[in-house]
Amino acid sequence: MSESILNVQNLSTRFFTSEGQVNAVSDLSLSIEQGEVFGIVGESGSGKSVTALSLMDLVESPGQITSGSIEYRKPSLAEDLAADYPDAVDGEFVDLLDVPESIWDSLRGTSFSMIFQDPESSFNPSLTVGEQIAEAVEVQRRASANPRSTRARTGGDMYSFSNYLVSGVLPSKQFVTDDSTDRAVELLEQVGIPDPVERADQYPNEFSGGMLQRAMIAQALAGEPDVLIADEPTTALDVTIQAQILDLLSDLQAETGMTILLITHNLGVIARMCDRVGVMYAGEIVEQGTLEDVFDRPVHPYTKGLLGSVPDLDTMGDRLTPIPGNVPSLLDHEMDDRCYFADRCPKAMEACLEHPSMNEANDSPNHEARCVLTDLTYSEDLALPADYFADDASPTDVRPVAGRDADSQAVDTATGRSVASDSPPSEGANSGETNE
Ligand SMILES: Nc1ncnc2c1ncn2[C@@H]1O[C@H](COP(=O)(O)OP(=O)(O)OP(=O)(O)O)[C@@H](O)[C@H]1O
Ligand code: NI
Repeated sequence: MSESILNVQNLSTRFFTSEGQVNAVSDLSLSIEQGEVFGIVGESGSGKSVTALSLMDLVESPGQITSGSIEYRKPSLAEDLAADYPDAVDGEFVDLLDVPESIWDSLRGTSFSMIFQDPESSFNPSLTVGEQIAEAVEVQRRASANPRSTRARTGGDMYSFSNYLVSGVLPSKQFVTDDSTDRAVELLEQVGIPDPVERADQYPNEFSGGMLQRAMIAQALAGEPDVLIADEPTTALDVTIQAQILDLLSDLQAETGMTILLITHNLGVIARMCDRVGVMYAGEIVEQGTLEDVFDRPVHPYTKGLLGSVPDLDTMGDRLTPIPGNVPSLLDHEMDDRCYFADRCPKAMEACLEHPSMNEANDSPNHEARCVLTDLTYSEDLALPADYFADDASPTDVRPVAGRDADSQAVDTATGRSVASDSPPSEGANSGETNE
């Protein structure tokens, strides 16, 4: 088993809205191994994107990471920061929540990159695609050419304060050189764009959706990131193009050895791409393990529900099976301190009225579920009465929280169908998703 590159512990991200505190991500722990594809799956509004944005330090006001640690393994970074930030460094790991934000932000693009469902948001319409990729290349080059003292000798690190300044403040275009333009063309070629020289001179609106998606991937690769976070990277594309983009990601991973965190609604995408998977519900990971652990031997009734009645990797459809009931409100004052899934769970028992911890599942060391069924066998005697939750704010009362109208469309309150389609849920409220 290889080493982990990212250890997230007890991460919580909240939005402080006029309607109250939204617990978008709660007590989330996961560990991603170097070179693997880790998938996150879950219904709309379960906190997948906010998790991704949290890892990139892209959560915007009124959102805030309120607790936890994000430990990133980068020996040279750890060595360089050990003297100034001893509390943040643990061996080869650096807790990104324990170093100045400027340092964390300088890792964006170089250590961590992100691609989105909607490539338009990553490109400025008034600059050519080539210029924008060249700019990303240049930002990375300048950063690595201005390392902090000790880095000059060991070379190759790009997290200096100057990088922060370059990426945050300086206008585009100014830094594009012949070299970086050549590299941009190489990157376009690497992501399978035909006629890359001509394409580099075109504007984003001259690209098809699939081609722009490739260009966004090229842009994300410009800084040679260790970790690529892909949030629904193929959801907006038609099936053939989806498959091509997934193949591209696999090929690039094989070439570069990068680690991928892949967020998707699509179970087929998870099954095809991921080594391990985490299932999110109501801001928490409720089950995680290897693909086989989670898909072939699920323990949490939510996971089973999503997979449908035939949890079989080979015959499974691409879509999440709709589960009766609605995703819960994540407003703190509307959340009871119980299992958040209990009101929709076919196996809800009295024990579920207490919030479950994450427990080992199936005696398999890396398979965990946040469910009493890890230790308890379901029995009718222990079951909650069928109408137990009937008096709660009925599911149809669940309103989307501020700024997320998309979620109201994502759940059909009349049928209680949760989002299972490939219709792109708009991420407009997360304006942090636009790259600078
Ligand atoms: N800017 C914001 N202000 C307030 N609440 C927000 C904001 N952004 C996200 N949220 C809330 O955080 C929760 C998690 O949202 P998130 O976008 O992470 O869900 P998701 O799992 O990515 O869903 P989808 O599959 O629809 O993309 C939701 O309840 C959402 O309403
Ligand atoms: Ni999302």
